[in-house]
Amino acid sequence: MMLPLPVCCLRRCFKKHNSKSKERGGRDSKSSITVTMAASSSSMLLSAPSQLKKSNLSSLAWILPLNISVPRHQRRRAPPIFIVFSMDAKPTILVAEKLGDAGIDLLKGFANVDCSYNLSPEELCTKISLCDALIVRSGTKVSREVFESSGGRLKVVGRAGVGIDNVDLAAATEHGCLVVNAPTANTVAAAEHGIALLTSMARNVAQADASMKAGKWQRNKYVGVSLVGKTLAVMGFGKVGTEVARRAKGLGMHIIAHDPYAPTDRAHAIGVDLVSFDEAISTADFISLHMPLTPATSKILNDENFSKMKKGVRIVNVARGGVIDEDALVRALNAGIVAQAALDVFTVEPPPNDSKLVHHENVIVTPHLGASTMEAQEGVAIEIAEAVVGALKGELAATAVNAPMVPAEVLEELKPYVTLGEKLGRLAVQLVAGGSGVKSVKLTYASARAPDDLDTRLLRAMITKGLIEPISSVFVNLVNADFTAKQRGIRITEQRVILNGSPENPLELIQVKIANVESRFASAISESGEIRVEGKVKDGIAHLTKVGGFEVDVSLEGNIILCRQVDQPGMIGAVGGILGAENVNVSFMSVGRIGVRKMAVMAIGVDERPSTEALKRIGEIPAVEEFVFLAL
Ligand SMILES: NC(=O)c1ccc[n+]([C@@H]2O[C@H](COP(=O)([O-])OP(=O)(O)OC[C@H]3O[C@@H](n4cnc5c(N)ncnc54)[C@H](O)[C@@H]3O)[C@@H](O)[C@H]2O)c1
Ligand SMILES: O=C(O)[C@H](O)COP(=O)(O)O
Repeated sequence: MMLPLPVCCLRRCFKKHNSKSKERGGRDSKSSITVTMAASSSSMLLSAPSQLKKSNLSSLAWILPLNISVPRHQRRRAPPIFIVFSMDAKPTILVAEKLGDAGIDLLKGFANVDCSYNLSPEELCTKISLCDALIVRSGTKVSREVFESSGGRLKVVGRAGVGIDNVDLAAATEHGCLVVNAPTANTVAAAEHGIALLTSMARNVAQADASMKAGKWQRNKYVGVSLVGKTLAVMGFGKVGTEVARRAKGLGMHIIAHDPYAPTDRAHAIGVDLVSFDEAISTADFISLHMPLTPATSKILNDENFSKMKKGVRIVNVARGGVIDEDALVRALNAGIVAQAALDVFTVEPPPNDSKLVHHENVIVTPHLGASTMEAQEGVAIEIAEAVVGALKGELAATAVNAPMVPAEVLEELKPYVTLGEKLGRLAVQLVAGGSGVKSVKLTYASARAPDDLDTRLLRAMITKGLIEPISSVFVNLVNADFTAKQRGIRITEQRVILNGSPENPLELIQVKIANVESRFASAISESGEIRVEGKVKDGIAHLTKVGGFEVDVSLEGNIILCRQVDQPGMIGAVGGILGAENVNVSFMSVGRIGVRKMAVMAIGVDERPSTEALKRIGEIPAVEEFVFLAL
């Protein structure tokens, strides 16, 4: 039997659970709630939480919002709604725009998939608090409000396509949300559409078709222009631009390109000259736009630039509507500067019904169809589903837009060093005495490899995560590490030390120094006055190899006790005895000393956290001058 219960009761229950989960240190549960609607009304009632298995309740982490989207026709009906919950630990992925079946199947193998299309911005903001990932195409604005409304749960936004101008990347980064796209699967489709628009514009295919369908036979009216021998300026020589250039060459056109960031040799390899912006637009018979929409490219074709073009130029746009000042284009068309335009994209999509551009007789239009082939959509769906699932599993995404992209083989090699970096950061910051603010951190990477061979962004991000997480409640990941450090006023500088020797390993050692702070373990302060820890990777395991001026060697697993004592017999036994009596397992012990029977630092790896009493007794051993317990 299902007992109806007002939403507020369940809310209370969820709230209670949530606070408990926080007490336990749970910051970010992947738990999810699947909601099945049996009927609906504006006064929603839910099945009694008492009926939910206790074991399942422990996975509840999110409060169900009251304003679940309910179809309008159902809202008007009187009967109360009953919602049946099923709970599991799967993440939830919201697919907000149509995605190919192969992608959906892939997602379903890993997560609960909610395909809800045409959501209003408010509905999206409501739903998002129940989702771990969101997949969109170009039709959904993923605004700052979406990230704010997610309450920190949204971990990945997948853009099933190339352009990410509909995603607020700054907000995503600030919220530690990874944005991935599918940058390759629709390249050919977009290039083919560009060529389709180019050829049909030149031969008036769309206008002639409409005229015939209107019962006319106007052979003289639709005389076109030839493409062979004409100059095509490809603006933006990236993936799509390159493919358009290749195809247009096959049509006998002369291709020039403008792209401030494209390598000249790549252009030369396919017989294309890279030229300046002004040269491109002033010498071209046809201009095809293939750059992203950015502040620098916004309205880049404007009155001033139209006035520099050859009279009778023809323009194709399959990039983004916003790169053209549309009012200026209408003026240029009316003035005869631009003879024709073929547009797949618009500043506002869909454009207003009375758009002068859409209705202009010299303009042909398609409703953002560049990526819309069966093949491209299947490819995009798989590409984005794999990227999103991978990201949810914690893998680094090769198509990350707001985080360092690291090729899989490099990542494999860097993995133990990434762990080393994070642990060193975690250790170093715990050595800082309370009250000293961390402001300046210096990272040193010593390697026998050439500087270009080592991408340190990943290492820096993970060291930053290690530095910040123990001293704050902020969730730090690869995405928001730099942002979070900056926000907290921590200046992180990096330096490379080139070592002689074999470049077989990417790194020999990593050093983390925190300047201008006091330490709760004075021996961690180096000769130059900073807290200093150093580590190496040995047989794939991260090791701490130096603390302050003392050489140690302890694997960075579990927890570590650092003791400074006068070097003398029996110290290992004394400390080991106290820990043994508490059933605390010692994984490693290492003593670094400045000289026989002089000062020594002992590093002890322990699997469990010793009791306060045991730590106190270690501190009371007469030869121990200071000690510190560090949780990794
Ligand atoms: N109509 C569609 O359905 C459709 C389909 C796919 C791609 N696109 C759009 O096409 C564009 C290109 O996609 P892509 O996959 O080739 O991207 P890409 O990143 O491979 O290429 C973009 C190129 O533009 C260049 N660029 C950047 N700023 C520039 C500037 N100021 N002037 C000239 N060039 C500049 C970049 O250096 C890069 O080489 C994007 O805007 C994308 O959103 C549209
Ligand atoms: O940037 C893109 O990938 C294209 O504009 C395709 O957008 P769409 O996925 O909305 O078709």
